[in-house]
Amino acid sequence: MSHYSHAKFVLSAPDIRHLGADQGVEVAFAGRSNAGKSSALNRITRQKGLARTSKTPGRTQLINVFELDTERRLIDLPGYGFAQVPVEMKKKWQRALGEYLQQRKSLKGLVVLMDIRHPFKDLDQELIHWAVKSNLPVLALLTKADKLKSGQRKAQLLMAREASLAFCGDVTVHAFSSLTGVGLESVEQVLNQWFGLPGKQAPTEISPAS
Ligand SMILES: Nc1nc2c(ncn2[C@@H]2O[C@H](COP(=O)(O)OP(=O)(O)OP(=O)(O)O)[C@@H](O)[C@H]2O)c(=O)[nH]1
Ligand SMILES: [Mg+2]
Repeated sequence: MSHYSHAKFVLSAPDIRHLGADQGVEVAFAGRSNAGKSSALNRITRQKGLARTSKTPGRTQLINVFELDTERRLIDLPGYGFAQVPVEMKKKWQRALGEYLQQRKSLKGLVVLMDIRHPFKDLDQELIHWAVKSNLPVLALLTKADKLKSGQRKAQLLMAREASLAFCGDVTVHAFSSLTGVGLESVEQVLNQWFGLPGKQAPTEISPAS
């Protein structure tokens, strides 16, 4: 049974002043527009319509809060780096995003989602550098892994893991597909650790007879 399948939508906030109390543990999903943040949340929670997804970049314009229980929340953040959005709107989102990331005390882990075909773009790197500086663990999730053949996927993953060393921080890299579920178990293991939830039970060892 997954810890995440009971997630419930709580609220959408234009900025941190409209979020609930800053207590418990939050894990936020960040990344460029269209990287697959909302799709990943839906896959992890096994709820197809929980977070709204779209072919049009810039779908998620608010901070969306999903609750696992009273002490644990998943956060779907607005995407960054979408050129076609009017400047004023872009500024508003970036401000909301920056404030959330810098001021939210309950934020205990950051999932940075990047298309596996072009990971670690400038804004992704900036975000990860900032997280490392703030001692926030990062899960770099290479999304849409189903778009690559197995060989290419492994090569991209290796390349990204190598690149992640440059951040000199707690940065874990996994490949993921919302479509096929590739990487889901690895993501859950990281989330369980951040949320302080029990992981998969290790098989019971039978002690040798003495
Ligand atoms: N093939 C494939 N397509 C995906 C995957 N994940 C997301 N997509 C598609 O990518 C597009 C964007 O997905 P979203 O989940 O809405 O992306 P987002 O990062 O939440 O985007 P914003 O809210 O605009 O920031 C949609 O058309 C999804 O169907 C995946 O794992 N595989
Ligand atoms: Mg979204």
